[in-house]
Amino acid sequence: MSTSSPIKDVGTLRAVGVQKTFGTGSAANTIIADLDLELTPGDVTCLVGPSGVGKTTLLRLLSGLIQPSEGKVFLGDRSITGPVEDIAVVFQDYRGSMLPWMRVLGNVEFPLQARGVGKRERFERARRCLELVGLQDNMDKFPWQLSGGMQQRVAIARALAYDASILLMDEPFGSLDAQTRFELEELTLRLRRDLGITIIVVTHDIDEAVFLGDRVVVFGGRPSRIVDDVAVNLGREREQLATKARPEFIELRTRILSEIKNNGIPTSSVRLP
Ligand SMILES: Nc1ncnc2c1ncn2[C@@H]1O[C@H](COP(=O)(O)OP(=O)(O)OP(=O)(O)O)[C@@H](O)[C@H]1O
Repeated sequence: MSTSSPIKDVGTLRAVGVQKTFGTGSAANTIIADLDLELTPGDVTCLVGPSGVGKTTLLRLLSGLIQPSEGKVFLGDRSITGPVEDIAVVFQDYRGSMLPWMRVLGNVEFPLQARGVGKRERFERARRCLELVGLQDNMDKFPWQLSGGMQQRVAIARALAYDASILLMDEPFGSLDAQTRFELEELTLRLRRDLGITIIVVTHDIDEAVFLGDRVVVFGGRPSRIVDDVAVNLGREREQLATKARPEFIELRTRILSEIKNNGIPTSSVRLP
């Protein structure tokens, strides 16, 4: 049996009474209201809900990229008022996040350089992170020489190079084919196990949410609220075919789908597997 790393706990990431309104006056649009959410360190938490419900907005709030209109986001006792080193973000659009004129190694090193990390440490950290995502033999390639899945691995390596304790992923595998998505889902679980990091994944795909999550939080409505909060008791070691064939997996998947239906969210706007 494989052993897990100790959890890298820098405090619990929490949204407390969070509201987010875009625009002002008659153009004001409240996307999220009165949101309380606590993310257990070391867990993978998946956020699901229909398109436009505010999942990306919530992820940006949790990462400090944008600020709540009301309420606060905390990491432990610290109030998050901007991006922090403990939190890294991976987006769906890996192509847009690569610097095409830089090799893979340079792409992973770049943010470290911007932070003033010395040359030798930069190289060591980037190499280690590329190894973690299985790209140690592709360091000298340019991003455009890699497949979509490999480019997303580079994006994950770059996020890991920050040595963050919390990884926020926004639809990270949404534009990849099924086989590559499965591989990267398994990689995500391995990273959690080997690094002890906390992972939050926004996804449309309910199978992906149940496969990855220790917990699945379902959002719905406008302004959005939590319509269900599901503990996924499938153990930590998961395997695509065997785990998805388990009766507990199928029960959870059905529960989440029916919660979405019961709360008046059109399932047509949720991408089904
Ligand atoms: N900067 C912004 N200014 C104005 N409105 C915004 C802004 N960012 C997001 N919105 C609006 O907030 C709502 C929620 O968007 P968001 O992208 O968070 O939803 P989502 O659940 O992630 O959707 P999807 O699943 O399609 O990615 C949308 O109506 C969007 O137009």
